[in-house]
Amino acid sequence: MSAKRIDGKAFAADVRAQVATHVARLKEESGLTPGLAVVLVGEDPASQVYVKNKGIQTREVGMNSFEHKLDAATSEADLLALIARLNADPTVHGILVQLPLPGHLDSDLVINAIDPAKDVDGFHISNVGLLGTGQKAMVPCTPLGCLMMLRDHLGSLSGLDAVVVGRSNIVGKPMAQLLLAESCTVTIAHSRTKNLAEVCKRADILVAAVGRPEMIPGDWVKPGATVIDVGINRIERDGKMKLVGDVDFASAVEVAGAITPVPGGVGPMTIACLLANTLTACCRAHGLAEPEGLTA
Ligand SMILES: Nc1nc2c(c(=O)[nH]1)N[C@@H](CN(C=O)c1ccc(C(=O)N[C@@H](CCC(=O)O)C(=O)O)cc1)CN2
Repeated sequence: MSAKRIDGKAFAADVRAQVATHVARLKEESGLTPGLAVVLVGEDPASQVYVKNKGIQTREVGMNSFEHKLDAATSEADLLALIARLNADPTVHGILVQLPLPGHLDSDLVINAIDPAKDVDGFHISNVGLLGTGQKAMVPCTPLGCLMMLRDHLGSLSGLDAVVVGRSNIVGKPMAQLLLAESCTVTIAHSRTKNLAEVCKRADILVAAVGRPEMIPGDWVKPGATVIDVGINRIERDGKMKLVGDVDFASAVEVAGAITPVPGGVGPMTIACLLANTLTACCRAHGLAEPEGLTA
């Protein structure tokens, strides 16, 4: 039987609607408007689209959007000076530096210059440590979106076998931490894992975040498993550009119990969770109760 498609577009719209409701209440009850600053360095076409969409969606939920578009040749000192200004600005509750940065800039240095309380990407080393030790952290947006979809589909994740294919700091590692915190038995696999097919096949939850187009075929999927495909790969097929995931959807959909498509699965949740994190950061900054259901 064909798997249930987990509709990330609809799920993300619901998360944004919840955020908008909380923002309206914050304004009315506390006179506060959450503010998100997004910094883009250079002209990477995909990043330009993501940043534009972040601005649009931020305004749509009633938050303030501050966009900083810097020349590709911007020096590290100038970028760090901008981050210092945003850190000190009380109207800015969330700061995000769009990745990837141009090669002359040290991403780790730049990210670690952001005030951890405003690090709505959850990439700052303090947030990484807090998440890893089970403390209150800002959680990276894409893994948070995956977790929300998994909880919605499965209810409790406790005791399930989860395999995360991919070990990036942005998705693979934080995803594994979140699944561990849900009491899953977690394996982090990657392109060099021996017997990768066998490892994947024992997963009740299979998260693919390896960045290789359609690398995981249906016969690596356990029947009935929940498959979360984080891959966003542009490939040429039949003379046309096409977006595909890390999972071969056509074969996996026949085996899995539920699966996220690409596009329209995990991707839209990334920006929705960014808005949720900005709201959370604003509430924390003002000692207010955090929005329920929008955090890890
Ligand atoms: N500072 C950050 N940089 C980057 C992040 C991030 O979380 N923080 N993630 C990605 C890019 N990204 C957001 O920034 C992002 C990627 C994909 C989508 C999305 O909605 N994808 C759609 C397809 C869109 C398309 O056609 O290209 C989908 O999967 O359905 C949103 C945001 C790297 N950089």
